[in-house]
Amino acid sequence: MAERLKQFREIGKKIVAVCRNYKGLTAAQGIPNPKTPSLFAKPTTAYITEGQSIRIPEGCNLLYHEVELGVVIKQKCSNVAVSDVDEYIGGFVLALDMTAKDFHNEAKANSRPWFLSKGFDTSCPVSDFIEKEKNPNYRDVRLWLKVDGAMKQDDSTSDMIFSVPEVISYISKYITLEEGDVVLTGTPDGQGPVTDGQIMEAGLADIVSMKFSVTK
Ligand SMILES: CC(=O)CC(=O)C(=O)O
Ligand SMILES: [Mg+2]
Repeated sequence: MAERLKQFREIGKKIVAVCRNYKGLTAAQGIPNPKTPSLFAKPTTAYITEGQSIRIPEGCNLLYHEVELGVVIKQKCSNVAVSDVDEYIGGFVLALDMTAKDFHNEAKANSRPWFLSKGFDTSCPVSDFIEKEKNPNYRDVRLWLKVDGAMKQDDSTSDMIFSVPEVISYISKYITLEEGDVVLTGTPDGQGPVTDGQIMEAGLADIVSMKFSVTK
């Protein structure tokens, strides 16, 4: 099973993402915590892996980094109870939810969908598949991201508003999750800009780290 899930980028059909899921982030932004998880999707064509670069999309002048814990779904499921979610977690990835923030701001200001701002090619850099057993404390694991060596995001998944099981249970009430799908669980406070030529390094405790460069 884990062998097949290592191919999550090929076998998974979708990336479902949660936004504003960290207490530190909502506090910093001065907004109330959401009552239910806020969801959006990214296409799987957004995936890249180490060795490939994040390309700033044409017309974007404000690209933001967001480091996130991704959960790889083990098997098809819907209407999963919070207490049963563990059975459907196949493993994890460390991910960046790259965001064309100016596209995003403009779409929001005009009440238009913001798919492009989150879904452009290269907007989802990911680590290799992380075996479930290698991340047993996923409810309280450190996530960090540096830009050109300076720490920008550094928090624990324990700061999530909705825990991983709560997020997956909620999504599965409305959207069938399938083998290899990835759930991005939101970014901690500290998201911010990156520009052409900068290098980001991100890590999940001492489990995995990865580096990505940004290019025009
Ligand atoms: C709208 C956002 O960029 C928020 C987001 O994706 C998050 O992780 O929070
Ligand atoms: Mg995000």
